[in-house]
Amino acid sequence: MKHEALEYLKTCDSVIKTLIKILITGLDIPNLNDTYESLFMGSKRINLNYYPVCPNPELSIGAGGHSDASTLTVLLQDQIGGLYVWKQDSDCWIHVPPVKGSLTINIGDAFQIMSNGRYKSVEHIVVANAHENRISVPVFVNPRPSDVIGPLPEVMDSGEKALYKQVLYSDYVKHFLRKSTDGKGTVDFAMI
Ligand SMILES: O=C(O)CCC(=O)C(=O)O
Ligand SMILES: [Fe+2]
Repeated sequence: MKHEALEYLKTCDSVIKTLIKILITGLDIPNLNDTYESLFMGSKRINLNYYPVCPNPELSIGAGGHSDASTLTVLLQDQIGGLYVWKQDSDCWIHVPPVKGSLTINIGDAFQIMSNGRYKSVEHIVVANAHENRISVPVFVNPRPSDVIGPLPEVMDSGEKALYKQVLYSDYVKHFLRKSTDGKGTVDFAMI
């Protein structure tokens, strides 16, 4: 299993790099140099989530409302479904239907902070299923624990006001793990 997980992580790398390259062009960063490659994707974690069948899903939560602490999350889900994302402008949860052969990409808190809020991490929940077990495999793409993250200089060049301060990523994660089912409140930790 360890071998498969590591192989999968390796396979994800080119997808992750392509996504980050595209996303940073929206931040006026023309290319992904080594420093930024390390900052955006210097560490990765793979989780194997198992949600057992639950006879009364309305009485339980698969995963409480949260955003991810990552820059990006690359999520592989099976065919069961149950992941919902919060759509801010219409104030409702939207189901992310499993599509065979596809990956779901979530923006995480670190990207929100580094982009000074231009990209927003997405709040999501997982609802248990009454009939079937569910499996999902997220890959969390993160800065390194020793990285200091904050709004990037290229973003601030436009003269906008910094919404977030510089924080040590490991401090952010520590705070995040203490409060991670608190909806999207975790990102406030880095707010000015
Ligand atoms: O199981 C899912 O679809 C999402 C899992 C998740 O949000 C997480 O592990 O952070
Ligand atoms: Fe998540």
